[in-house]
Amino acid sequence: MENLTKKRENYISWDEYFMGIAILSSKRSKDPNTQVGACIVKDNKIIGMGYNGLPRGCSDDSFPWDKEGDFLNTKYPFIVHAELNAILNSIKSDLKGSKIYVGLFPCNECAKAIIQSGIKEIFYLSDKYRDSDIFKASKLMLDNANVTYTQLPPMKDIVLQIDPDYI
Ligand SMILES: O=c1[nH]c(=O)n([C@H]2C[C@H](O)[C@@H](COP(=O)(O)O)O2)cc1CO
Ligand SMILES: [Zn+2]
Repeated sequence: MENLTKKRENYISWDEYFMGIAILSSKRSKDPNTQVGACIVKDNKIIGMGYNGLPRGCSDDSFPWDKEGDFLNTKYPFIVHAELNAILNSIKSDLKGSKIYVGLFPCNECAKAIIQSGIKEIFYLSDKYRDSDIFKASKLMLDNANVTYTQLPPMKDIVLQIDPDYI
């Protein structure tokens, strides 16, 4: 029988909590190939969230989602990356000393925005584009600017499922 007199022990860690929220945010993304979410945290409080998508007011149905073809016929010139959205949407203007949780290692443009906004720690899950020069440039800048980056384990057992008894 369940012991209701003692503290629960199988609660999720802060890292799992914030990364879980980043991944939940990524579920809003319309990108058919890669969905990225980001969550900015200061003093264990969430101060910004974002996912990869078109700029506000640009219709998800009017722009291309293709990966290949003429540049203007692909998604790449149009998408705002999750990290930049989280920075731009943050509720505090001062992000100095904060952390960012993000599903995918930040690209060079996001690394610039992270550094300039004062974020000091990055936690990420996937580094699937590590061999590309964009990510090598990103790491060069982050290392120089003393922004740390740490890969978190995949958190395979966290499933969002609402127990029918809960309602
Ligand atoms: O740092 C990032 N943050 C971010 O939100 N993205 C987004 C842009 C695209 O919508 C998608 C990458 O698409 P793809 O893997 O098909 O190239 O992820 C991509 C990166 C890394 O390039
Ligand atoms: Zn980026």
